[in-house]
Amino acid sequence: MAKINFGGVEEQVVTREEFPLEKAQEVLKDETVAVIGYGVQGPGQALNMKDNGIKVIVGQRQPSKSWDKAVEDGFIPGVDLFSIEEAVQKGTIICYLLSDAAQIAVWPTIKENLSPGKTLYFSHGFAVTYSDRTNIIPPKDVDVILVAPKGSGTSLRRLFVEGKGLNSSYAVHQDATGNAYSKAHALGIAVGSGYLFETTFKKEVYSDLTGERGSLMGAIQGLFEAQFTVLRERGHSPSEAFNETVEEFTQSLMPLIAENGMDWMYANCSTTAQRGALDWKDKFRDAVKPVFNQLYDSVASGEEAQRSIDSNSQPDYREKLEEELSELHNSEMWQAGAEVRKLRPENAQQPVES
Ligand SMILES: NC(=O)C1=CN([C@@H]2O[C@H](COP(=O)(O)OP(=O)(O)OC[C@H]3O[C@@H](n4cnc5c(N)ncnc54)[C@H](O)[C@@H]3O)[C@@H](O)[C@H]2O)C=CC1
Ligand SMILES: CC(=O)[C@](C)(O)C(=O)O
Ligand SMILES: [Mg+2]
Ligand SMILES: [Mg+2]
Repeated sequence: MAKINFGGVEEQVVTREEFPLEKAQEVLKDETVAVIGYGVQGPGQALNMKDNGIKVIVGQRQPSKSWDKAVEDGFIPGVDLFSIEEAVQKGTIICYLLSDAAQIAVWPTIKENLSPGKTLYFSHGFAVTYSDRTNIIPPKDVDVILVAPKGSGTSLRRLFVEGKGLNSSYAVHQDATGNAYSKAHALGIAVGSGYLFETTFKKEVYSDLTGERGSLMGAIQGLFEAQFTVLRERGHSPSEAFNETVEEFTQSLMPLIAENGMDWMYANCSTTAQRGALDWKDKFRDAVKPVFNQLYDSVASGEEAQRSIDSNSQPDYREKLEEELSELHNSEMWQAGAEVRKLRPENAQQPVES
């Protein structure tokens, strides 16, 4: 493993250099990887592994949109696409990629078909860490590992196709065979990760739930909404408010942060902007830090997990979710956004000849 100094703290990292794809293929050569669930992570991981020469089968309930998608993506019923039960029986490594709430409902079927020596793989520490709420307690005679791509399954696939790779964290919860670590490393590389950093199931789920509720998804929408609303209330047009809140961030400034860090983005802005950003960043940090602590406490107490289990186990959770998402979609800010996106030169319609 490579030792990397992350800002003063040394960590072990698995890179493609010391764990190349050929090594992953060698570790997995006698394995059949059963990807259970073909929602968002399922397709990304299954297709990347398949393209990387790993024997992959898919287990998915039928009829369902996800089953149809698996067929569209080239999986053939009875050949490499099966019911969940059959796929677990045929697989030696079971990638449990149902939604976290569905994992609870389907667990008895998985457990029944997990014979000794098999590997149970998760992409989230949720099921195992909150086992008092999920009742998912793997038998002692199987390996239990995690590879959690740090991003959407959609990006995992897109970046792989472009020859790039998302990073993933990995962890071993149970090493029954003595080979759990090499399987975790091999699967991490096989699903298309750029590199792997080590974690535990608990650390993965605590940081992941904090991140998605916080700066990655929840906090960012809250922040955008607050600024957009203030600009609108102070008489700015929707296009100006949207451009100054979201479009400039995603199109101009965020790519610069991604490329070379915040200081470099600041360095490429005006001295006026730099002065203001440096003065105001601490005020914003101090305002939201208590909220982040509240969030972390709610994650650590299991409250967030319980809320997610309760709401996502409802039979009509999809309909309710669609309602909430369409509220966002129809808000003035994101309606303005839809128009702004259309006006990007690369999206602009060719002028119609008169
Ligand atoms: N969505 C993402 O990109 C990411 C997801 N993860 C983790 O990966 C795992 C899978 O997540 P997603 O791909 O988002 O799942 P998802 O919400 O897309 O669902 C996957 C599949 O579960 C099936 N399903 C739902 N309810 C079912 C039930 N009662 N019985 C049988 N099948 C059922 C659906 O048909 C669907 O194909 C989760 O542990 C999640 O936390 C981790 C990183 C990112
Ligand atoms: C994409 C990802 O890693 C998230 C946001 O944590 C998730 O979808 O659960
Ligand atoms: Mg998550
Ligand atoms: Mg995540």
